[in-house]
Amino acid sequence: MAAQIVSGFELAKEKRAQLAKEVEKLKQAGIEPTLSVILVGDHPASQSYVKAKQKACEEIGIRSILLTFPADICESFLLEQIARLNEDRSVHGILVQLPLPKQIDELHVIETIAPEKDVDGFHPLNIGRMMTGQRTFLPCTPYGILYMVQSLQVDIAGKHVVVVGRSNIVGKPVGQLFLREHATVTYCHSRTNDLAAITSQADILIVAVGKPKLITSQHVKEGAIVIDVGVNRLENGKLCGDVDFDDVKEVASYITPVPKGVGPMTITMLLNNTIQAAREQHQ
Ligand SMILES: NC(=O)C1=CN([C@@H]2O[C@H](COP(=O)(O)OP(=O)(O)OC[C@H]3O[C@@H](n4cnc5c(N)ncnc54)[C@H](OP(=O)(O)O)[C@@H]3O)[C@@H](O)[C@H]2O)C=CC1
Ligand SMILES: Nc1nc(=O)c2c([nH]1)NC[C@@H]1CN(c3ccc(C(=O)N[C@@H](CCC(=O)O)C(=O)O)cc3)C=[N+]21
Repeated sequence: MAAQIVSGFELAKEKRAQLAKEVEKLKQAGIEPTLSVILVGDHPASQSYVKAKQKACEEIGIRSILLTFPADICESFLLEQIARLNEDRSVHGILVQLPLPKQIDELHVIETIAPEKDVDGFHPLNIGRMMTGQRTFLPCTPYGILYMVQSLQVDIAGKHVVVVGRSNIVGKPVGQLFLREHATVTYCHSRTNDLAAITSQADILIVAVGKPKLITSQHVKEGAIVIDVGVNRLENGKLCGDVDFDDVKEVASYITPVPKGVGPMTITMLLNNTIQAAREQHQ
């Protein structure tokens, strides 16, 4: 039986309708949730992600402010801009689009964002809070993935979750989020020996690598849930995930598509976190 397709696009639409109501309530209380996005350089993919984020904000009534800087700015200039936004009481969320040009240390930048405005959930304090189960901003992509899996009404506790990829923005935190939900978590990465032997043990397989069609039916257990985080632009201009969709859909029980899978949920959770930030800053 072919897998059911989990539409991040549809789930995102439902969740955003609910978030729009929350924005309305905040506005009635005199609070206009505001996100400030910083884009350094003119990388086309980053520009298009930032545009998508701004459009999503607009659609549900969040104010978004875009600050763009040339690729050759120095780190101290960027840190000053962030410090200014930290002080600005009309700004609730700050997002610095990654990756940054090589003269700028990403960790310095992330550590400069006030933790209460860190709607990406990348600040080490917020990561620590996530790992110790405290209230915080959950990183948007991992949070979106958890939301998608929870929408399937499956019991995560005790399931074997295999994460392929260990980046700070997706792989590492998504494993931690599923651990919090009592899954048994295994991480794989570029040094993993015999990837297929491990991924084929997964009840829930999460792939965040950035290599088109890395995962085939050979890597997947019959009936597994497969979450494809990869967004790869092919030479023909089409987007493609890290999972060979047509092949894997024949063995999986559920599978997320690319596009319209994890991507729209990432943006939705950014909206969610910005509203949370606005609410908490006015408590
Ligand atoms: N849909 C969404 O919302 C988002 C999508 N993305 C997409 O997800 C993908 C991953 O992004 P990101 O985590 O930032 O990427 P990174 O490049 O930071 O990390 C990639 C990870 O994959 C591992 N890896 C590389 N090659 C292999 C291999 N052959 N087998 C197993 N593991 C391998 C690397 O291992 P090692 O650590 O050993 O180098 C690394 O941990 C990209 O396509 C990106 O565009 C990213 C963010 C959000
Ligand atoms: N500080 C920071 N925060 C991020 O959250 C962040 C980042 N930097 N840097 C880059 C990655 C990537 N990322 C995506 C978000 C949405 C889609 C998305 O919506 N994709 C659409 C397709 C978009 C298209 O057509 O290009 C989809 O999958 O349907 C993809 C990727 C967030 N990231």
